[in-house]
Amino acid sequence: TIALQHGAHRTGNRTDADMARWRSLRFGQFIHWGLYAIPGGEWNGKTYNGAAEWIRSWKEMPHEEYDKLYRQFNPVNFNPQQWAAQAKSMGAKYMIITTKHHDGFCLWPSKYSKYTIAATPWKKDLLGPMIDAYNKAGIDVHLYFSIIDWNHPDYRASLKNAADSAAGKRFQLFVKNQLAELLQRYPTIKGFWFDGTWDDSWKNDGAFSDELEQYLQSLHPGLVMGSRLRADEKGARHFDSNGRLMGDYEQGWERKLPATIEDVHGNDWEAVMTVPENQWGYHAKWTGHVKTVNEILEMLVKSVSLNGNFVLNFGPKADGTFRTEEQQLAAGIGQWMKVNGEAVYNGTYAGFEKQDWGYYIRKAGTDSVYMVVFNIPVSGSLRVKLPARTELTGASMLLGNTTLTPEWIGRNEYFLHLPGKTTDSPVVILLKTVTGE
Ligand SMILES: C#C[C@@H]1N[C@@H](C)[C@@H](O)[C@H]1O
Repeated sequence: TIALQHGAHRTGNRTDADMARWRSLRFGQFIHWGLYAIPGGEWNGKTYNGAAEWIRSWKEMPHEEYDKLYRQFNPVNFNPQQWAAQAKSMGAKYMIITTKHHDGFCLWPSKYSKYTIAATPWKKDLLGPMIDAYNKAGIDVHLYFSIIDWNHPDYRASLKNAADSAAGKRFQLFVKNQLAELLQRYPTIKGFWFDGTWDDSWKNDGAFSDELEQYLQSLHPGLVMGSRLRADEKGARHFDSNGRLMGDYEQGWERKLPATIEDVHGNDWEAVMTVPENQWGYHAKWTGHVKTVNEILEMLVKSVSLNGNFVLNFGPKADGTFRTEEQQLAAGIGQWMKVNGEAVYNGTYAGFEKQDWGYYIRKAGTDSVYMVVFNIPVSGSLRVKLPARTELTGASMLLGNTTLTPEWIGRNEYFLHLPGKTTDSPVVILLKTVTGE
């Protein structure tokens, strides 16, 4: 192995209570909200086909025009209690809010920047009321923070000369101050979700990102921070130059999921997912495929079955309301979670051989294993193959608490016969197993 000062400082997952809590929650809500919701992917009658929150980088959008948008940001319909109630009914147990995206606009009245909510017609802090409302609804809050800051005069993508290096140092202090300010203002938050750490200026200063992570942990012990913050001293990101994960969980699963348990290498991990193919901030015209409730449920269940968390993104409008599609998704997901959420919360990899009909999930630390069925075979018979010395002693569908009588096939294999061969929602079956000595 390579001797590293600023690589991973831990092998294996964190075992403390704060990380166990994060792991148990399994289902989160991402919220991308900021000035980009005002144009909503459109400008001067033209449609920006990129991600709406990147519209400032579009050649048709003059930077000075974008940078004036704050003068009209006035979310008069913002109702954090409604936001939290929607998330609660959807079954989300944590929420990640963009405090500042790449454009540098701060949703809180930071004393280190003029480019904040304080300069808008709204004037008031948006983060505090949001965090309070979500916490009151029993939902943890994590803060998204972009290191890239297109608005800050000292931000440099790369450091080419002494002037750049001096600016870079000032910018690093600015980042450190803003993060300490967020922890001081919002002491109940549980973690940071860093983004925008791919530029050379950040990648080439692994020491700073390492020291920053330790500084934040010293201010707020137990903080959960993913692998995207860090670089090691050789510029390796997420995994250090010895292939060891930095940070508390693998944070690279953006709009994609691991295929098998081998893909996650035993690490904690989290996937973040958009509803359209690639829109995080509000875009007036969603084009292409928009994911359905059942597609999202399968991503959530697959993530949990592979020991990961799943976070679904919402992009509120500039006025503070959610678009109809997102409201309908939240309601549909919530309807299923109300009956079947016990298979998701505290869910872990069951250690059973994957079957075509769907996914196994083991409730952490118990013998309870759930089958979440997405593909009912034509035969209607679900094959359940158990590990050696494990016996199936019972099974019941959560919906209606219907008992299923396992048909023993031989060795550790059984069939479970579903009463019907069609359903428009995933079917969850709780297995009772006993593992012999
Ligand atoms: C690229 C990129 C960013 N990372 C996602 C989480 C969104 O914030 C997107 O703008």
